[in-house]
Amino acid sequence: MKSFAPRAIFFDLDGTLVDSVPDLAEAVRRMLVELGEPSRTDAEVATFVGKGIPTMVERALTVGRAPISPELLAQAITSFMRHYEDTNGKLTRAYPGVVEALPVLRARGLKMGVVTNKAEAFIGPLLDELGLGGFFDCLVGGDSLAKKKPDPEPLWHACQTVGVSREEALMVGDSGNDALCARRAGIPVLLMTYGYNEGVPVDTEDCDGLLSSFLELPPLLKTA
Ligand SMILES: O=C(O)COP(=O)(O)O
Ligand SMILES: [Mg+2]
Repeated sequence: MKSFAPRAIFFDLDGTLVDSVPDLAEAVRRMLVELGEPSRTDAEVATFVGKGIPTMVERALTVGRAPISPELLAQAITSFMRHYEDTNGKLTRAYPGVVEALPVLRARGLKMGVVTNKAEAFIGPLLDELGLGGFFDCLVGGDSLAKKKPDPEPLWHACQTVGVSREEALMVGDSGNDALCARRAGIPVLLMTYGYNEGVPVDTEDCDGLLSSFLELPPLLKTA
């Protein structure tokens, strides 16, 4: 695989840094109970993650089921947000190698940021809960800007925030959504193979490399 010489690395959150489906799925199930709708498994919810919370909630209600009204969807999103505030961080864990690799990258002087489609309010508390809060120079959520991934805007915003050009950045994600965002932004992108990709095999995505562990990342980087 080719090597990279970034000054900043931007990480996707769900499916890349953390395995968050258990908490997302529990909040989805509590929302479904509240609305009197049939339940969903963790495996189903894993395929609904990636395009942000409103899309995940809509998929939980409608995939393989009848369409719903905009009013019911709005009610469901509000309900999910309330329940996720409670479940966020309870069962979510950093993937193997993340806790070890982040200090190594930090020690090399790299700027680091999180660019996720998760709503901004949930990012800081989750990272703090897992002891990862101190590593990041910027956090961009799915509702932080007018547009979310796969629009390039969140990555450009992150570059601006940490003071690097797009040529000096690298994206690390787990999905075609991340890859497309990075391609549109003009930023190279590596994808982790263990994450969530809306039910699509990740090795079919257009990216600059696939990694099966976070520990594979530091050796790929040429830094001063
Ligand atoms: O869809 C979401 O809410 C989260 O997605 P991401 O962290 O993988 O961008
Ligand atoms: Mg992801």
